[in-house]
Amino acid sequence: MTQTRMLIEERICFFGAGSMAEAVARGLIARAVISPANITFLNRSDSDKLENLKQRYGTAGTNDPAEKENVLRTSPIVILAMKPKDAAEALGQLGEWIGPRTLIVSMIAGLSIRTMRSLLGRPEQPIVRTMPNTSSSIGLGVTGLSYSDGLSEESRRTARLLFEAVGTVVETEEDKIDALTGISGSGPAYVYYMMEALMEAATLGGLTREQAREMTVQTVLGAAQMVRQTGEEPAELRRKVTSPNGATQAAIAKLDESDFYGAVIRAARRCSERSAEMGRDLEDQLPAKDRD
Ligand SMILES: NC(=O)C1=CN([C@@H]2O[C@H](COP(=O)(O)OP(=O)(O)OC[C@H]3O[C@@H](n4cnc5c(N)ncnc54)[C@H](OP(=O)(O)O)[C@@H]3O)[C@@H](O)[C@H]2O)C=CC1
Ligand SMILES: O=C(O)[C@@H]1CCC=N1
Repeated sequence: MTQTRMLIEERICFFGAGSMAEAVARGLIARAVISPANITFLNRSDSDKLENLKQRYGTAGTNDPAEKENVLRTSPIVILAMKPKDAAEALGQLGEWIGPRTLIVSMIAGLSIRTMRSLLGRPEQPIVRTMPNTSSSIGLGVTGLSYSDGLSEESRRTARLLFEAVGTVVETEEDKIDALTGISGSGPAYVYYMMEALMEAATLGGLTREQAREMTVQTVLGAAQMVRQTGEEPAELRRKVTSPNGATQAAIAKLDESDFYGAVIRAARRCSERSAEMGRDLEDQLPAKDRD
């Protein structure tokens, strides 16, 4: 039997096996970027989750400390996918096991490349800092990528392949990643919040839950596609919905009473700040000499 050649032939491991790790792995497998046999999930204790991933995707997984160490020592690519609060301890251990050429790809909000290198105790480690979002699980994610100094073109290509498999990619300087987190990293949650409110309004207006859901989904989908396909600005498309002195204008006036526009901007900004705060909390765990 001939083997299909994959875009990435190296083994990768997800250090953390939660929702973001699964979202990205699912996309990689669906797009045949990497064989499931080359993917290993590592977590702390949730054996059921590892078994579930194995059943659904055919991936390997372990939470046994000795096996985890072995996987981390031998994986050329390690994707960090634990929560920020768990990162300091995990990176401290990881630094003892990886080699100088192991490519570290972090999905951890707030954690800077500089802090990662210090936590690893490896000031030259090749690192890609990313900020994906959960829509990656259906191939419609958007991921911000920034690279450690001097990262090879081969490693950059690997990072692009990993995340282009699950959506679009935005390469940017590291100092923009917190801002990007406030837009695309957390953005799906703001859209879902708006959808929750629209669905509630629909049921209050007498529509069934099913009708409310379908109308809301199709409205959001249609509006996003209109922006993409027409190339028109959202403000111009909004103007076309808004008849003078009509119903939409009355609705927008209500949103303006609550400063909806300003609230969204403040929310995105606060998200970025919180991301940076989480990064500083991690930096504070470093010895004083390694802090900024
Ligand atoms: N959710 C989102 O929308 C996004 C999340 N992110 C980032 O992705 C990261 C993961 O988030 P998410 O997937 O939601 O988190 P989850 O809580 O779903 O998953 C975290 C995983 O990390 C594992 N873990 C924690 N500590 C260790 C350790 N020492 N060794 C091995 N595994 C460990 C947990 O294992 P166990 O269950 O066994 O304890 C669990 O599998 C975060 O840093 C977040 O900032 C980035 C973009 C978007
Ligand atoms: O809420 C969080 O911290 C992460 C970062 C982006 C989305 N979820």
